[in-house]
Amino acid sequence: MADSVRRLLGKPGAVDLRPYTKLLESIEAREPDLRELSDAELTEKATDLGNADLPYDRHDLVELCAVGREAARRTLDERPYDVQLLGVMALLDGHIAEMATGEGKTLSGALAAAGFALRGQRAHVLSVNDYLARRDAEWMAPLYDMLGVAVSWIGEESTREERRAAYSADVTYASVSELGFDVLRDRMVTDLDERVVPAPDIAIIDEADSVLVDEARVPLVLAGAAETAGADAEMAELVRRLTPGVDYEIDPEGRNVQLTDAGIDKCEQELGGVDLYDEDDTSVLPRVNLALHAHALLQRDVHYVVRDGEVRLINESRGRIALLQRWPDGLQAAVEAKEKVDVSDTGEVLDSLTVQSLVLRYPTRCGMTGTAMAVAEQLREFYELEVAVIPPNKPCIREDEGTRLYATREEKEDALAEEIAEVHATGRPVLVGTQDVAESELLAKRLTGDGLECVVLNAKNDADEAAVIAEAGTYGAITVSTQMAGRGTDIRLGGSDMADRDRVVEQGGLYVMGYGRYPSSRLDDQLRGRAGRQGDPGASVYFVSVEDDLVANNAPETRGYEAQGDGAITDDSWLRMVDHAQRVSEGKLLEVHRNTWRYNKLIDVQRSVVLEHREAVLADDLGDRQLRVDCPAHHAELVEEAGAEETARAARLITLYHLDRGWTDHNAYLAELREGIHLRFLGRRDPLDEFNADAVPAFKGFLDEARARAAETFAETEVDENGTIDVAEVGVKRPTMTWTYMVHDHPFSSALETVVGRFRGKLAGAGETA
Ligand SMILES: Nc1ncnc2c1ncn2[C@@H]1O[C@H](COP(=O)(O)OP(=O)(O)OP(=O)(O)O)[C@@H](O)[C@H]1O
Repeated sequence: MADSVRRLLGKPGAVDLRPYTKLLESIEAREPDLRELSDAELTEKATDLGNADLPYDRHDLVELCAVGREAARRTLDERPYDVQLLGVMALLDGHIAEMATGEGKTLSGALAAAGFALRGQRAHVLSVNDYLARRDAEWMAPLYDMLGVAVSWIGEESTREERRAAYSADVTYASVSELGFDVLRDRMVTDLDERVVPAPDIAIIDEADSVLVDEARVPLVLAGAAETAGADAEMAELVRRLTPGVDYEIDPEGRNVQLTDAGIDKCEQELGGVDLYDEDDTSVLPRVNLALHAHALLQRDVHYVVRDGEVRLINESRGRIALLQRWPDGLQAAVEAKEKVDVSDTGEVLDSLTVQSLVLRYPTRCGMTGTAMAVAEQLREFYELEVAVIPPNKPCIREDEGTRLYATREEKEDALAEEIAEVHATGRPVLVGTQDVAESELLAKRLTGDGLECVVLNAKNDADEAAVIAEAGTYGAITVSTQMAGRGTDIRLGGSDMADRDRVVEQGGLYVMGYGRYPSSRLDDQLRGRAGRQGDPGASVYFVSVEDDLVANNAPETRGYEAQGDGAITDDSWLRMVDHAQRVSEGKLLEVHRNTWRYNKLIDVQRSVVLEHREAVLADDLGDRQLRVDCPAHHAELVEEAGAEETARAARLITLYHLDRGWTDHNAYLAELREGIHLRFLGRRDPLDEFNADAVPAFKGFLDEARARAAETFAETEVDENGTIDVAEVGVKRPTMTWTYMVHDHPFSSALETVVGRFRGKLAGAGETA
């Protein structure tokens, strides 16, 4: 057994790898025999493994890994390392395999997917973007082919037909969002044959922590016919004239903004003497608040960029443009008004699905990532997943230096720029990770000003991004990138062709510098992990200042340090404070996740009631049977005139229409309820209890109501001269499923909390005068 395997067997809290490591010798022992086989014989060996059900017993697991290894060697010219096979076995057992950057997760994932597929389970490999889905499917295709497993992929451009074909393969690669949108569209079909996504079996999630934790809260939305909400230019102008600190105050975390009394007076005056808190006209205050949020809390080039006349959001966890995302409701339009760009179309939300619910549909889920242990608790709590820590193939020799702390941002930047210049002078490649796009642009400008040429990575498309990041290990390269840009791409020392590898190795390999620590240690580790792949030399260091948001917002104390002449703070207790601040920030993120989860849980329960009913209408003619009971005479008449089949078709369409219509309306109600629920803080009641207290009765009778409406509509139907029943005549028009987008996580606790603060003030005032 390799030393590296022995080293990490007993990581506390992680899956015990011993049952897997015990098999490694047997797997290796199969190799000489398998090498003798022809390609066709090897395929046959793989196919033979399909003669039993999951899970694999020890004998078959050995065979699968041995055959998979030999097939990978022949087709990809890569013989899977022992540790990669440990990853395969962990995945087959439904775990998250933690494997460091560059350890070859793609291959482990593919062998596991093939293992599931050979046993008749359809595997969906979920990537973070379309580019990776296609790249990985095409890259692994020869391997799948030799194992007798059909593989396919889906991208944004794929047509419905292509999607259906792709999903019918044994293994399908897709981005989380494309899969989610397909599931949403499938929920609206009126005929079983229109569906594209088969029943879920296995989800293998790449970059699992990013998808399951960072993106879990993001709802994917399917919206109908477009309607344009007007731009609120008036309010955008109004808030532009307000003075921060005088007319409004921002809370220390930058998540909330509140008008002061002076601000209220100013707004009321400028709006021609309105009363913002007029109980008879509550329409103005939310408009002011939305505009104020957009103005004061959302910063251009930090939260969004303006490109080609459009506001494009920046995905915080990936630090790149999130093409498909938008803010909830009016906030998007408010930012567009602020930036004076055209207000984009929105549409009626037909249904939505969080990434978390999407993944939980799969009876078996597993995945791989470089950083899972730090969120092991969340993976267990939300997904019932355990983490298997797979040791690296070659020990990691990257040198991770301690954090360098400075008093001010300026001093931090000076120190970083100086370090970059010094390191660059030796030819050693440098990769700098920034917190946001604005930071990376500012830093790049500064470096260029200092005569240092650098490549800035942000806002490009995934493929370009991958190509650029692949060169970050080139001799003399300086690459400035936001956190996740180019994730999933290998950084080889000496450039993608490794031409200059020796020279770069001599200088110590890739040097990763963080321009500030991230809101979670996991994100720090991801950036560090870009250096030191497969036993390469490398180093990492983080530059932090007391003024950084992470420290300023989360540290208990930010004064009283002793700084040296260049602003450096070397006192240990201050350095520990940075770790502390990061832990506080992690705790807050977890709380947000938990909260969203609780809200969504109830919505999911209600949704599943509707979906189950819908299924019975689609597959089992439930609508027809109900309408036969509810409108017996009319039903009989229609059968007489148009035939039973046509009547059943009309009954199905009408029933589905009212179910879907009802769900869309209920969804809108829940969204509104959830926003408004924060007002209940007034009564110091738990908002979640309040939400449930309203949402549960609101759903009561949902199915009966839909059924009653269907009966009303059905009663009006007529048979036309062609002998068909035109349901459009009675108002049954399917919404166009025009829009798909992801709602960006609400950047603030609630837009309405601002209102709450004000109401509280008013009530207190009222109490005093009473
Ligand atoms: N067994 C192997 N033998 C030789 N090369 C391998 C082997 N497995 C993987 N590789 C190579 O290692 C590189 C990294 O593989 P891969 O991109 O799958 O890593 P990863 O773990 O997904 O990294 P990242 O975290 O950056 O996504 C690729 O160039 C791949 O071809």
